[in-house]
Amino acid sequence: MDMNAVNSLPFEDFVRIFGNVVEKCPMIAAAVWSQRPFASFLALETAISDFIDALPESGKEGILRCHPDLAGRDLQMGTLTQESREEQSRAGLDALESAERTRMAQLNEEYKARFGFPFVICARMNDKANILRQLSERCQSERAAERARAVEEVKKICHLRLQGLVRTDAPNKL
Ligand SMILES: NC(=O)N[C@H]1NC(=O)NC1=O
Repeated sequence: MDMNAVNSLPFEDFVRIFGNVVEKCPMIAAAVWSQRPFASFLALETAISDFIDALPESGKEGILRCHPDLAGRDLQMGTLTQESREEQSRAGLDALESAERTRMAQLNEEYKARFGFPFVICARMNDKANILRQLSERCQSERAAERARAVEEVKKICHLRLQGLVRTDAPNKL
């Protein structure tokens, strides 16, 4: 769909289509809908990004907590969102060796115990070795810096999900 089509979407359709560009946070799509018409793909992405940035730290942590663990229970149980399933499998997280799975689970728990929110990284921009390395490194971060880092990863995930939904090449009639 191009930006003209995006800008013509009624509220319900907009939230249905864009409700998971930030994992399990349809309220963000609901909030930015009123800012239509968006002049460009970038304007839509910026509206979402600005909304996230304006949240109090507790709201940002809430967004992080909506993310499933990487290679975690939801992947094993088949209860991931479609977007997350595709991202995790593209990074090879659905085909971990048993030792890798154990290590990932241990580090995910260590990270959550330290920060109180799950480790978030844009899986499509990383492979499993890179993800494990960064998970291990980021377990040592300081809390505020880590929260900011994780929110940047949410925005990368959002960017790629938006690109999957909206054509970025077509001019728009605004
Ligand atoms: N925990 C976490 O990073 N989850 C996510 N990352 C990603 O690329 N898709 C997700 O669901």
